[in-house]
Amino acid sequence: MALVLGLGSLLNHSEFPNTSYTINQSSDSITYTTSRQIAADEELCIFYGNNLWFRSADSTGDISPPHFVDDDQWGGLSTIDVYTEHNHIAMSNHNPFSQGDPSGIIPEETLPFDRFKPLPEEETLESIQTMLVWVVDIADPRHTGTMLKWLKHNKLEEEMGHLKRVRKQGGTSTMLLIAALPLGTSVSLSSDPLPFPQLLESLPQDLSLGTPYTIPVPSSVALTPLSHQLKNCLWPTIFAPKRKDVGEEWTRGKAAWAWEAIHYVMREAVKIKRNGEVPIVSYVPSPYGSESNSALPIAFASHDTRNSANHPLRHSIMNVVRKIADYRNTPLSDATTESPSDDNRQNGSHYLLTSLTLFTSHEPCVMCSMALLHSRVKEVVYIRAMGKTGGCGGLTCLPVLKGVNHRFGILRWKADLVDDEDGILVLDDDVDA
Ligand SMILES: C[S@@+](CC[C@H](N)C(=O)[O-])C[C@H]1O[C@@H](n2cnc3c(N)ncnc32)[C@H](O)[C@@H]1O
Repeated sequence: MALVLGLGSLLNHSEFPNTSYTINQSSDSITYTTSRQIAADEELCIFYGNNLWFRSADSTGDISPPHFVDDDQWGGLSTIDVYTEHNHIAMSNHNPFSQGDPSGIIPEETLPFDRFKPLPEEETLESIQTMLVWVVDIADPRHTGTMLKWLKHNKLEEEMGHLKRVRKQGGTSTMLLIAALPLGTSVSLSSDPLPFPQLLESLPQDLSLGTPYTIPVPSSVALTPLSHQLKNCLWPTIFAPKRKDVGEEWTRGKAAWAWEAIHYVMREAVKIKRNGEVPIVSYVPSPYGSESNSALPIAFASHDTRNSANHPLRHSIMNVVRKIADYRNTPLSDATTESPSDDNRQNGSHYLLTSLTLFTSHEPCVMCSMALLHSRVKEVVYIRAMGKTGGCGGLTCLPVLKGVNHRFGILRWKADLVDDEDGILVLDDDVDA
């Protein structure tokens, strides 16, 4: 740890700092630079970070304040205890979804958002998921019926319903028998040979069948014509295109939760615009309806700080992902600080937003959309589209690009459901959110 002495130690913290700093390792010095015009008598403030050990005088009422240790004998230099209290934004009266049965499913057309529909997955041969199965060649096609009876007798005929039972190729019929590995298990070339299933010892002897062998076959139905064609190269697969517009069903309760989240984002945007920031806000609450909230016990919000931090990459999404990672990274006690078994901290997975919904005022830019892909976020709900800079359908759509290894839902809040008469969220076209 380095402690700044001299004048540097006088700089207080602010959520909206007017001074940034850079550390120069070679000269062991810190350079402070004001990031805007400073009025006479105005106090210079820097941003200390997200894990404060005191209650900040200019706090914007963050909904996830850390828990403060009263007296730790370290003069305020202790680590911060993880705050586990649940936080909820109070439900407001005019929330149109707050009345009625919270578990009722909302019809697609009355949802408060439009879904951006990404292409179905699995459009390349490499992205097709496979499973290993036992098959057997049937030399004489007239024996196929007998083999089907054998399957039925062994109660196997209903397994692997996404595949055709028999493949005819170059005069040979091959029959699918039984899965060779539990679903989701992958085999590598170095794996030991698979044990021959006992059941296959009882195959009819008099049909001059070949010896059963294993092959990889698609592990799910084909959703698109292209994927059908590709999957059929491995094994004849059932074609079952998903109905268009199919997305996760939303309940009234979840819509009410999202409505509050969006309006929280709106209110924060108003506040930070007043403070001279670009009014872009992102907010990640605990997942709706989850009892344990183990994915995220409390809510986090951040705003854009490119002006105050004088740093072009301090976008609200980068800030909120970082805030969540910092929170999870806060050691619970000295014992965990050095625990080598804390794999998450070691491998840096604290930034993961798996199963979480991110609400944001503006369509995320390409950089932030990529960060969200990395973070494995479940879905993103935004208010204003950014046609020229957005990475979720505006300029491009990162989650549908070929080769990306995660998809997330993209939901655009309906414009008539947010009150932005003052144009708080209006940004220049070329601003990247
Ligand atoms: C490096 S010192 C800053 C100078 C200090 N205020 C002084 O007068 O010596 C850090 C301490 O200042 C206080 N502090 C800094 N920023 C603050 C803020 N925004 N709100 C309340 N206290 C703050 C906290 O007590 C913190 O431990």
